[in-house]
Amino acid sequence: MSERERSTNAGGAGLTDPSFDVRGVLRIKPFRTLWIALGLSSLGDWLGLLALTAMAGQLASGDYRTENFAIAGVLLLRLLPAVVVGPLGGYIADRLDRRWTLVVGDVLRFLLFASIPVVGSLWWLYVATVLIEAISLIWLPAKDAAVPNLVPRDRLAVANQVSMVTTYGSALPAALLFTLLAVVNTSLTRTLHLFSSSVDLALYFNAVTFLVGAIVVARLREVSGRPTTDVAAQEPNVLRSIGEGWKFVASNRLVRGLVIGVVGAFAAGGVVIGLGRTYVTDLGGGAAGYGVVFGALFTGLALGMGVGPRFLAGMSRRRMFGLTLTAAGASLIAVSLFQNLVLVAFCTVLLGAFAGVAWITGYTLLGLEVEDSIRGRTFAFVQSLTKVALAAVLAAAPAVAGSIGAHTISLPGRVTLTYNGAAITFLIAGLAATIFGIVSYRQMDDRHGVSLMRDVRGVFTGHERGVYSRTGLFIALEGGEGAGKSTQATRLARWLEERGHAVTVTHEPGATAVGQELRRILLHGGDDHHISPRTEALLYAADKAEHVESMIGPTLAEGGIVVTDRYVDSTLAYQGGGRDLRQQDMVRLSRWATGGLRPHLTLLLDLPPEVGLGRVGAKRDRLEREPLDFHQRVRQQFLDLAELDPERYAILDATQPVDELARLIRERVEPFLTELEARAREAAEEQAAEEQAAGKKAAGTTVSGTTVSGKKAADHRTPASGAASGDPGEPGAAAPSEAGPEPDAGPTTGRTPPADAPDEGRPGDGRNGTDQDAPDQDAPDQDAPGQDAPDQDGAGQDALDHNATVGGAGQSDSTHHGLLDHHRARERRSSEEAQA
Ligand SMILES: Nc1ncnc2c1ncn2[C@@H]1O[C@H](COP(=O)(O)OP(=O)(O)OP(=O)(O)O)[C@@H](O)[C@H]1O
Ligand SMILES: Cc1cn([C@H]2C[C@H](O)[C@@H](COP(=O)(O)O)O2)c(=O)[nH]c1=O
Repeated sequence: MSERERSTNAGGAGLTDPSFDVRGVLRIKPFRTLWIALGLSSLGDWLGLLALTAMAGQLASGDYRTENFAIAGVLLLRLLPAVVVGPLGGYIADRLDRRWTLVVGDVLRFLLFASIPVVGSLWWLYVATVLIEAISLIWLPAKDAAVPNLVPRDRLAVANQVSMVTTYGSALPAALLFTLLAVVNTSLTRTLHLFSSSVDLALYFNAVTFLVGAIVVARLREVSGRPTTDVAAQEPNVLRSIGEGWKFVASNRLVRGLVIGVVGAFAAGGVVIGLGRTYVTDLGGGAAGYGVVFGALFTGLALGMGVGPRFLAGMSRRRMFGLTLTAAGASLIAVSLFQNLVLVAFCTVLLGAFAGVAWITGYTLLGLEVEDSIRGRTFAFVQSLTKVALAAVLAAAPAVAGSIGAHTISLPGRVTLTYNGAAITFLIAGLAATIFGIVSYRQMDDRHGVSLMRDVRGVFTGHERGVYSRTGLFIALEGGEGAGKSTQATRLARWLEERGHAVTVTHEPGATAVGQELRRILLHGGDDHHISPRTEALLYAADKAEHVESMIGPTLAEGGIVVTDRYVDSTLAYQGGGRDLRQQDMVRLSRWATGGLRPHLTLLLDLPPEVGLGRVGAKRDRLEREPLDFHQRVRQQFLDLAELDPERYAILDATQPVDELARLIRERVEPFLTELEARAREAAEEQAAEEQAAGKKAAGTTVSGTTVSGKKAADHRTPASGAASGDPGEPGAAAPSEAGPEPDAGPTTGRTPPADAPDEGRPGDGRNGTDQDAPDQDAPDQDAPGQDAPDQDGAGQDALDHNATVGGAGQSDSTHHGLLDHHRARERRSSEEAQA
């Protein structure tokens, strides 16, 4: 990929950061479907609120006071079930099939809404309101808990943003729709005498939105199934299960911090809603002033939810939550102190923005860090607690403000300050939210010893946001010496190939011809061969530039998967951390060299350097010969990078056995494949539809078999043959048969390496008993006995040669470097190392 292409892509459609890619997340079909259902349900909720309050007023049809009580009754009854059904809702959501929970929930809400105008009495309206709310309390946690299973981790934040914007953003269309339906309702009543109340039509329409939602979700097979761990089986009764959920919240520092924070934020928000009108009136603002402050709050919320996480990217999510919450509290204090409407409006925007970021961040953290089996309960717990907090504050705030009354304080110099109850209540709420924020921050901080100022400075001085390929999948393995990167790269690639994906396994430095020269200079120049730290950094950068330009970029552009053993983070850790060159310079240098291209997922194999160096053995290259504290700094730097960005990193304990590590890696990669395969499937479907429309026979469109024609794969950037088969989960959907017969190849694909063999990493280095002349003979792994499968392919070098000619189904030889090249590059690199 040329520099020009890359920059075009970065600014256009080619490269993007998945964390902020709204279109990208909506391209994930299951999420899109769930999002449509959520949109319908949210629209219905707002419309229902407007219609039910209006209808309650009409049905009460007494004096002004009775009507107001009837309306207040609806609002109260909407909050009430949260107290009782909230925890139960989570329990149910965690035990039942999520798809059917959502479908049945929507159908019941359809029936209940439709029944309200039919029955036409206030008591039934109340009963139905409670039932509808109770169902929503099961529906919402089931939906929230399903989302993390539908999108990869790095897209969860943006998925939550989209969901939140839809939930709250549907209020305006609902209000407009309500007005429109009321007008139509009136005219139909006049002409056809169809309805008995002016909101009947709105209620029927609302009912239909739920029915349509049910139909949409019914087709969503991907949310089917219960949570992954069968905790339910071990929980004999409801109360115990709810207790377990609460115990989890209480015992887990992160969730405890989150719950404290979210409840604090809602309580503070409740004060603003409950007393906003009084406060603005006290400032002489009147209705228009109230409108401005109300608008300011929602503008801030939208800004915070929309652009906040992007602006603060690069900061630890856990820190971000506590920090923004504290800032929201401080903004509320400012609102209470500035007795000026313009300043109040400005601080309210800030308040909304910080609260918006905190809300999105908290939700994303819950999705990322709470185990699937109790996620529903945790969401339900948080949701009901926030509702209870909101209800309590809405009820208490006016009473507190009223009991405080107005106060005038005389200050020296004949200055007097007049404070009324609303302002003082705001001040108390602001202080409480600030304290909640600080407590949350302390509970959740995951970067002990790293100053907060350093992180905040990083936000303003520009951190590496990076660009991400929209096609293909880019995975990097990082870690210190001997962590097992080569071993796991090979393992991972074999598994990916078995799933029918075209995989390029590569490494840094030395994957290209130029890179090999650089590798020799960098690592095998001899002891008298001094290289200054800056020169070293530049040489590694040159290797990266060549690697991205000639190998990684083109492979991703073709929709392939790249697995690299080391990438930019190695520069940040070795040259930035180990050599102590300025980290920012290393970031800039690497960004320049790679055009900012970042891996979708980085797997950090973490282990104490002494263990890793022990694995490497006595024959060490120039960097391996560095003292232990150098390697310790490298390790710390890797960990710092990973902790800053938990969605895009997996930190894995590399002291675990090879098999276990490989399993954990597969687990982390799996969601990315789901997305990749869904994209491939859509492309294949589109292609098939186009061909059908053109009246052609779908030649080469294999939908039942294993291939997508090369052209198709290139046109649509479909990564894999098997992926196009319509069944992404089908193991080994690719190619063995397409690739031709495979003598002795065993059950896996033609490109499967002879064995995953950790020693493949350094054939010829003389390490681990590996012989340069016999790269495929797997010496048993001394460090991890029994972990290396014997050469199942049984073909040794033959198998490699065979692989070379087989190629992959649906892949072009020119772009598929594959495991073979990885082996060969390793061999070349080792023989050069041996010569050096
Ligand atoms: N999980 C493991 N447990 C024990 N030994 C392992 C494990 N993984 C790999 N090894 C062994 O450690 C040595 C180094 O493995 P490998 O080459 O995969 O690491 P690496 O991270 O690529 O190393 P380097 O950074 O030096 O390139 C090999 O001898 C391999 O057999
Ligand atoms: C990419 C990259 C690598 N290094 C260092 C890290 C290792 O010591 C060697 C590579 O050796 P390996 O056996 O292939 O792992 O190079 C670095 O310092 N900076 C980098 O950017």
